Order: sequence, then structure tokens, then C-alpha cells
Amino acid sequence: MIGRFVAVVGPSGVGKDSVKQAFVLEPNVVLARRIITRPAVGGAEDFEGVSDTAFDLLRQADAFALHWSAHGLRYAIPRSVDRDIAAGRDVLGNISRGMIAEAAARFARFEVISLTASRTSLAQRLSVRAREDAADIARRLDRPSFDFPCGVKVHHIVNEGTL
Ligand SMILES: Nc1ncnc2c1ncn2[C@@H]1O[C@H](COP(=O)(O)OP(=O)(O)O)[C@@H](O)[C@H]1O
Ligand SMILES: O=P(O)(O)OC[C@H]1O[C@H](OP(=O)(O)OP(=O)(O)O)[C@H](O)[C@@H]1O
Repeated sequence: MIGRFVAVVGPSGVGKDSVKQAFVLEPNVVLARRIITRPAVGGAEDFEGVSDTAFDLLRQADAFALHWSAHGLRYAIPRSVDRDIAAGRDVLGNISRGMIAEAAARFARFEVISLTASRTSLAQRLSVRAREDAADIARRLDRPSFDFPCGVKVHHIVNEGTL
């Protein structure tokens, strides 16, 4: 049987990358390596940092399964995830909550892990993570929440307390 694409979603600082790391040693699960127009610096996520020009070239070459913009950055899930899925592996990837309907249409087997935490916890974690400045953190906290499209299987996790 083919594998699933499992979208890990939730507001900035909720713990998407941290929760994904819990699956690293899980047999038959692969973490999607995203392509992002952000310099490849330290942090929980292993991603491919590219320039805007390189992102455009990759998009034109049809290298992406999904792509979107947020926080002044552009993000993509590479088309190479299809090989893992075809080989029966589940692929975990962070995507925008605004991309869930498109992702559900794109992947034959699709599920969502939705993480939530209080605004106070989000603010505290973003400030400790210190990847963004105060203005960017405020904008991230103010991003609107989304309704899940009908028919999508969603696993809800409240990521408060110990990870
Ligand atoms: N349950 C938790 N309790 C305390 N801190 C957490 C918890 N989950 C994640 N964190 C911390 O919050 C910060 C943001 O987590 P991260 O995984 O980068 O979130 P996201 O990918 O959703 O933006 C990190 O510093 C991480 O260590
Ligand atoms: O539309 P939204 O659901 O708000 O999500 C927008 C983007 O924000 C997150 O990015 P990123 O992983 O760079 O930021 P984060 O680690 O702070 O969540 C997420 O992975 C999406 O790519």
C-alpha cells in the first residue's frame, strides 16, 4: 500500500518541528525536507535554503508537490516525496493551514496532525526560540486560524505541558 502524506500544522511556535522530531527514528516514516527562501541557519528544522531566483527556477521545473508564501518567505514540499509515498513510507511535512485543501487533493492518502497551544505559550516559545524579531513574532501571533475542509482526517494535539 502507498504511504500517507501527513501534514503537521498549527501556529508559529506551537511545536511542529519539535513534534516531528519525535518521529525521526520511527521506521517507515520520513520527514519532508522543505525548500524555503530563508538562509539555512540553525534550528529544529532541516530545510534547503534557496534564493528567490532558485525557488522560481525549481517551480518552473515542476520540482514542487506543494508551494505557498507566508511570513514574507516562500516554502515548498519537494515532488521527491512522491517516491517515498509510492514505496509505502509515510511522509511528515509542515505546511500552511491554508494549503490543507490543496494537499488533500494532491495526495491519495492524506491526514493532518493539528497542534494547538495557548497564545501565552506561543509568545513565550517564540521569544525563547529567538529566530524572529519582536515585530515578526507579533505578526506570527496574529495570523488568523483556519477551518479544516470537510472530509479531511485530523488528529488534534494540544501541545502544552511537557513536549
Ligand atoms: N510542549 C512544549 N513545551 C515547551 N516548549 C516547547 C514545547 N513544544 C515546543 N517547544 C519549544 O517552542 C519553540 C518553538 O517550537 P518549534 O518546534 O520550532 O515550533 P514551530 O515549528 O511550530 O514553529 C522551540 O524552542 C521548542 O523547543
Ligand atoms: O499559514 P500558516 O498555517 O500560519 O503557516 C504559514 C507558514 O508558517 C510556518 O512556517 P515556518 O515553519 O517557517 O514557521 P514556524 O516554524 O514559526 O511555524 C508553516 O510551516 C507555514 O509554512
